[in-house]
Amino acid sequence: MAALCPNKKAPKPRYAAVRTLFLPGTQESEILDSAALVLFFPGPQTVTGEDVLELHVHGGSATVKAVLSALPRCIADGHIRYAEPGEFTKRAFMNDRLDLAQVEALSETLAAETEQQRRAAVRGSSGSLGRTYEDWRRSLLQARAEMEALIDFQEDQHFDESPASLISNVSRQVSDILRSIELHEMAGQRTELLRNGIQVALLGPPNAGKSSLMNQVVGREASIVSGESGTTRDIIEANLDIRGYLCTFADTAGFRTATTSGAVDATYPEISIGAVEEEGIRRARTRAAQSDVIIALASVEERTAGGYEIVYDLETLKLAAACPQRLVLVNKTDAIPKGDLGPLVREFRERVLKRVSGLDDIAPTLISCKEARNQSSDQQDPGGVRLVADQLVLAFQNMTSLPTSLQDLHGVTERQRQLLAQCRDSLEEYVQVTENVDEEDQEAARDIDLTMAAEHLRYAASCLGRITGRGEAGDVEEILGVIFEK
Ligand SMILES: Nc1nc2c(ncn2[C@@H]2O[C@H](COP(=O)(O)OP(=O)(O)OP(=O)(O)O)[C@@H](O)[C@H]2O)c(=O)[nH]1
Repeated sequence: MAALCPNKKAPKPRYAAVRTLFLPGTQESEILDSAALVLFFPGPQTVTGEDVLELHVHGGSATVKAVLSALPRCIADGHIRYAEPGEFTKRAFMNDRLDLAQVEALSETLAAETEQQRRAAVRGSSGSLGRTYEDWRRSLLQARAEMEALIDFQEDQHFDESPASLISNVSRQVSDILRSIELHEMAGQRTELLRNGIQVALLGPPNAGKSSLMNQVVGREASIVSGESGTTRDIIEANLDIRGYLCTFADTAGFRTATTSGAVDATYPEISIGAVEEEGIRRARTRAAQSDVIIALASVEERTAGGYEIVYDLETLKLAAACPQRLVLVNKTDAIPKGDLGPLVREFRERVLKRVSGLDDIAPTLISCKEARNQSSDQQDPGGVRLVADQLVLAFQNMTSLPTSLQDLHGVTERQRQLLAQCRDSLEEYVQVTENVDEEDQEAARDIDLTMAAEHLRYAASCLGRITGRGEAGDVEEILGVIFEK
């Protein structure tokens, strides 16, 4: 600082001061910026734990470049360099200002594309997850140390805790941690849906209006987050942001087992389909099986012989029934006189939906992609597309929400979840080794393989250490590589 503004006193820590910056070594003859704002933050109470000097200079790139190139002249050996990507965060971690769970939360915050992803990421930044894992780790290490002491001094008369009581105390702690880990893993799975996107499959017979619905949802209720990608000729995917939820919408090939509401018991006509179409349907089935939400679409069609029918596909309805979150929609409600729609939909419920186990009490949502397309956007809910979005958001909330008391668990990342699973495995093995011991049962306690039990505790603690980065030295280097390379 003294080199840049030689005849001025250093700014008061944490206060902004206006200073003229000079090119060092020019006896104040060459001005770099005539009114820069300078702020000095002395360590260790800074973001990195080290001293930080902030220079706020005027915004032209020439000024910025001049100041940056003047910096090497400020120190004797002239050695100065730009920070590596993520280096400030890494230093914050090294200086104990952040734990690894917070570092990961920061990386999730930077990567967040939707509101729900941002909220989940912010939850992880409080440091409470890291503190919880560190508490668990310490108590497991303590338990392990006591167990090892027991191995070494078991024969010592002065050892004041009996093996049975030590083992049952530790087992109680282990059961508490196991119960909490289950909650954390569940929360991690839910948060993964927010991060990676909820998979939504649109299924139905050909021509039901699947592509039209997808276009309407994108046009009215969602924005495309990243470009549409055709994964195959038959499944078109788009990553959508629907009210803050990232979801991947998959428009699939139409299933050819279409029938009508009047013919639920009919055997399907043998339809010859080409190999490409067959492959499309096979992929649509696979996609349905992997989806978190299924939308089964049917449509109102005019009969050639006169009158109207609802064309649906039984297989897609059954696939929807098997999925915990599903919507059944009837499209093209504009195609039928208003008075005829009610009876037709009632017949569809009675003769079709009530016979598909899982859909028996479902009322289909009536939509018209045509009305949604044609009507002006100031109408309340043209064609019912907003209602579909409402129902989807409700399904998304069901799949991802956590009770208020567990909100911080939204910060559990996939890496942490995997380590928690490993920790759980070890603790379960500990439980197996020690399961027959209760406080009074000295006999059973003597038969326990204490070395094995202690080893399971050590491994469980090391998994937790890998989460916070406070584990064994070799581990930490490896973890830092994984996290900071992002
Ligand atoms: N009257 C009416 N026609 C519609 C509606 N929605 C879609 N259509 C028409 O139905 C036809 C099929 O629509 P698509 O959206 O291509 O149907 P799809 O289910 O994607 O068809 P496939 O890709 O063959 O499986 C098109 O001619 C649409 O214009 C609607 O709400 N009302």
